[in-house]
Amino acid sequence: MLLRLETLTKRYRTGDLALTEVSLEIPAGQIVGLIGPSGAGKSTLIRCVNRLVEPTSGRVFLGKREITAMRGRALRRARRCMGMIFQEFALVERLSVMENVLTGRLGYVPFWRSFLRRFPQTDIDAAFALLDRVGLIEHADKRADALSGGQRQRVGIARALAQNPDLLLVDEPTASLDPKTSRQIMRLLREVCTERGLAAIVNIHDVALARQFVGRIIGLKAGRIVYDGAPDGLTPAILTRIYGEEDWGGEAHPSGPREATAAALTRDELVRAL
Ligand SMILES: Nc1ncnc2c1ncn2[C@@H]1O[C@H](COP(=O)(O)OP(=O)(O)OP(=O)(O)O)[C@@H](O)[C@H]1O
Repeated sequence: MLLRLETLTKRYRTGDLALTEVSLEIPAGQIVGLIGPSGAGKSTLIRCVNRLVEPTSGRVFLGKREITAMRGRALRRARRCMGMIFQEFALVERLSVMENVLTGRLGYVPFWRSFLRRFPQTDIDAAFALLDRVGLIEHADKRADALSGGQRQRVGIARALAQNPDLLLVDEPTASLDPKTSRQIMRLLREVCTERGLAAIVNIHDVALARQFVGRIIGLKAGRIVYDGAPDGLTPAILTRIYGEEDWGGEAHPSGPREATAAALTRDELVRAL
């Protein structure tokens, strides 16, 4: 098993219980879509895996290594094996596309080299190959802020792959993209995972998109897993269990900005869209 979560619980200092005893296993090469209403705990779960968020209790294993038992250098080394891709791309705007991809290698190069941004030739060659793979080779020297949203997300994907990860942690990769670009990005993610045998957890608001591109769906509600199975098993009854009868904004963020994409659809509209 590539990734194993054992009774993972997260309570924030504010008292919010974001995850309650979540256990799951993901084999190498599997792409999992994580769905659920706003505040269900999707981002928290993804961030507990690489300990950007510190779990309150429970354990995380990557292969045989226990991530939750690591500190310092061992943790940094383990994090290299987990590439993150973010909703807002999180690129360094003033750097070139190529330099952004190379930042994926920072966990590997000595500090002085990263400070001077001097990377080994093998890293540079690999970064060119990745830019070619994601269709951006002719944009290598452009500044990141000169690209479109879809192109920026491709840089985000290339950067994560530059780490040579075993697992991708993907947080709402298409939240700020139009439907066609969203499909292209999901297709690219699926292709690169297949080519490299990578597993991925993709936190995704758009259930129809998830069904189209992932092999397994985990539904979270109020910090607990309420569905884990094939996309085809997401019946209207199960969607109601995940999202509730009301519109699927959820009570957790009554007016939070993050629910904008989700709250626009009611459950009935969602069921019709599938
Ligand atoms: N840094 C934090 N401090 C305190 N509470 C937090 C923090 N981050 C998240 N929470 C709370 O934890 C719960 C789960 O939030 P999380 O962001 O993981 O959900 P989500 O499913 O990713 O939601 P969304 O789809 O809106 O991003 C919510 O009640 C949220 O308010």
